Amino acid sequence: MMNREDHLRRADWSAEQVELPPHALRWLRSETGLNDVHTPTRQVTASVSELPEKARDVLADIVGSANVLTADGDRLGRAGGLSYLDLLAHKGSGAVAAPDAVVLPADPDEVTAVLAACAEWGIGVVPFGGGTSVVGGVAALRGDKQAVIALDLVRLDQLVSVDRVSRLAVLQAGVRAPAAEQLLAAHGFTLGHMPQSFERATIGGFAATRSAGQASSGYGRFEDMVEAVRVATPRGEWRLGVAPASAAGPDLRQLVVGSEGTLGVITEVTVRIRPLPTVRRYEGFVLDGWERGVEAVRELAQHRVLADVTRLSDMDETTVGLALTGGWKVKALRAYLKARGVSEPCLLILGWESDVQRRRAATLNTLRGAVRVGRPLGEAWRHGRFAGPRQRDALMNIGVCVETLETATHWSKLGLLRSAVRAALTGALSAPGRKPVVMCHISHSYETGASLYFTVMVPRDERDPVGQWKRAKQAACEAIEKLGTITHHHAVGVDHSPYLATEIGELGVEVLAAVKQVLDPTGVLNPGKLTPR
Ligand SMILES: Cc1cc2nc3c(=O)[nH]c(=O)nc-3n(C[C@H](O)[C@H](O)[C@H](O)COP(=O)(O)OP(=O)(O)OC[C@H]3O[C@@H](n4cnc5c(N)ncnc54)[C@H](O)[C@@H]3O)c2cc1C
Repeated sequence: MMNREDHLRRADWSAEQVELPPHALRWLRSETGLNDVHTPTRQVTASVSELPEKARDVLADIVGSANVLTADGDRLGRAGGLSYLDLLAHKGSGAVAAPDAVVLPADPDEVTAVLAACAEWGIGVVPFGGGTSVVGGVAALRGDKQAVIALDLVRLDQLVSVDRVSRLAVLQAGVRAPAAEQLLAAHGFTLGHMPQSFERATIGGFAATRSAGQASSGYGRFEDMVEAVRVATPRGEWRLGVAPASAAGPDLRQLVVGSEGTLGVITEVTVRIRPLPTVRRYEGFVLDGWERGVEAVRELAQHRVLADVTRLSDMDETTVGLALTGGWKVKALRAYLKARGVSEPCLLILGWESDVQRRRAATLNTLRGAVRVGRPLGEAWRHGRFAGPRQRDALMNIGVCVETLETATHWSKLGLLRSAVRAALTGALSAPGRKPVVMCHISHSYETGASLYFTVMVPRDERDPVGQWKRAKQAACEAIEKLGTITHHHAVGVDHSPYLATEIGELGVEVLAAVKQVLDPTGVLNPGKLTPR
């Protein structure tokens, strides 16, 4: 479990240092050309706070002076998110933009009052949940404002109410996912939202970014869990959502969900909750080749028998996973798969959390061509499912450029999209002595298509670590732009904003700008995010 101090970690995910086992290091060296060069870390400093003294006093009157922080450590602790480039910047490579102050409101009314004050003073406001954005969503950009504050919602940490009959719970925006699960478990419920950022991300952040958890096939994406929202805007409070379904015009809740702090600050979310699972079952299967794997998952999706967790790794991701695990069990598994005639193993993890017996039978009746490799693999995945960010810390510490990106498209274009992104990333990152490893998996499937999630590892270019990843990311975005969505769940932030107009059209960008003009007429909310202007 992460603690309060971890909330401020910006150069890594966790204080807990994980080291790669020797066999994993050997594998990385031989496959990628990694040698023992490390990017030196240097002390990062915050620029001088530009928050006018009088504005500081006004904010202190609202939240109390102890809750307006201007010390360098507090500001650096909310300077940007947790993408590879953010982590690099906090290690000393790249620029860190710190907010001019951190403001910690205690409740929704204080949030509304802070926004009104910031609108009056022309001060930018970056809503800050867990700060796990990987797309620049919490970058402290000033835009045309003289100063910008990080509005950290950490004190909005209450479970407000539970309606057992309707299976609804009202959670404040700053509740972190593990706390939400604990609070709900005390009432016998779960939210079931388990993104890989689970340990640090918040309810408000999930809603603001249309997050997708690893069990999205069973519990839905976060927007499917949102029944109602309470939103603070510079124009006052806005509440949306009075019934499970409504024909009262377009669903304005969905305008707020995914608005990334540009239209208002979500202070409370009424979420749909489910009974806590009493039985869980996770299992591993192997398909021979990516195309067969995709076909199998598509059939599960179209027959509506997906497991709650349905995650298909391509051969590269499967190979890397086995290589990094090592040991005799992996050797035995490889031998077993060879004996079963599998030449291109693609690991499929299936996990059921409700009505397990019946639903598992339905899934397995439809699953074709899969070799069963047992519960230990499935359970190992479940127990290690939040380990990724710690492994990223370990990899970065030994000089690896390691980052992820994601997209989604229709089944008929999925193969093309995967090939295009792989080619773009491989082309941009290959260099003498540096061979990239590009892995991919499907973890969110729908009747009409699926998401693709890419992980890249390559020895860091010590002379230009920032440019190395920026060029690769741009190449991948350009490949994606023609074939799928620019983001399936990481959101737009700053990084994807140049590609938004291609996806929603110039008219779509204008619609968003018009809505913003109504809700945030002075443009103080999250400057520079979501829309390209
Ligand atoms: C290692 C790692 C793994 C990840 N895995 C996943 C994953 O599996 N699935 C997934 O969906 N995402 C994932 N992400 C991305 C990220 O965790 C999500 O975007 C998450 O929803 C952000 O929540 P947060 O509380 O950290 O929000 P923040 O990072 O604090 O904010 C994200 C955006 O929402 C805005 N915002 C935050 N709170 C509010 C609020 N109350 N009201 C209005 N706006 C607000 C911010 O201004 C910002 O634009 C991952 C990130 C990391 C670093």
